[in-house]
Amino acid sequence: MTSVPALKLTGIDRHYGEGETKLSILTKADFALSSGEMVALVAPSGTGKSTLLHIAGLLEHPDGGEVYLNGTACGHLPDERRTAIRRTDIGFVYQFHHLLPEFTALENVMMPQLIAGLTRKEAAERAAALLDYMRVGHRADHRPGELSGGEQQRVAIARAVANAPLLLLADEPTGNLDPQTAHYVFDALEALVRQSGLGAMIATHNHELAARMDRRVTISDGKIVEL
Ligand SMILES: Nc1ncnc2c1ncn2[C@@H]1O[C@H](COP(=O)(O)OP(=O)(O)OP(=O)(O)O)[C@@H](O)[C@H]1O
Repeated sequence: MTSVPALKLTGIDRHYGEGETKLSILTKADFALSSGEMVALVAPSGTGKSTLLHIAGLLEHPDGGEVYLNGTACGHLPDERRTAIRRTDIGFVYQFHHLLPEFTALENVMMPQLIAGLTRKEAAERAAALLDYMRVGHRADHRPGELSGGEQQRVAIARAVANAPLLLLADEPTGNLDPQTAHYVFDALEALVRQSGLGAMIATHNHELAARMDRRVTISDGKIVEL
């Protein structure tokens, strides 16, 4: 029996502008990501990595093609359904953490769970466990401004997986960190992905980190191709 991919993209088209100014980013692009798999997205600046992650994460509509999450076609679902799927099934990590500055690390990780309907007690317990797992539990009561860059990113990763998503999408998650801290943060990220079995697509310019993932893909002539 073949398992359903966590993420499947078929025939994705995406362009900006029209006529002479038309810029084609993705052209009939296909891609599949299994649960438990980590794929590095390595492509030069401006080739469409963020665009691809936004489409996969249901933040942006493609001009053509379909996005399947765990076998469900998401392209034509109403916006509120897409938002609900994004909240529960997809975790995002960005280059800059986007943590809420007025809340503690623990509260930041609780937030998506409270929005998803968990009680404060349930959310606090899971948030504490995730922060421990990311080796930043001792900083749970501190606000983002009191944490180092590496600690902030580890909190952001804990927040991204707070609702146990099936897909983790990361855009340069270590791009703002020095090489040693980048490896340390990536160690924790990798352990989390392996332990939880979610599928992860991680855009990175860091070739050492890309080499640690299961596969490496790039964007070439609008297609997603294996490296
Ligand atoms: N809303 C938009 N309107 C017009 N062009 C856009 C828009 N968004 C992105 N682009 C263009 O599409 C191309 C791909 O952008 P994208 O941000 O996906 O690239 P990227 O590979 O993530 O780049 P980087 O590594 O620098 O973040 C770029 O040339 C960008 O200028």
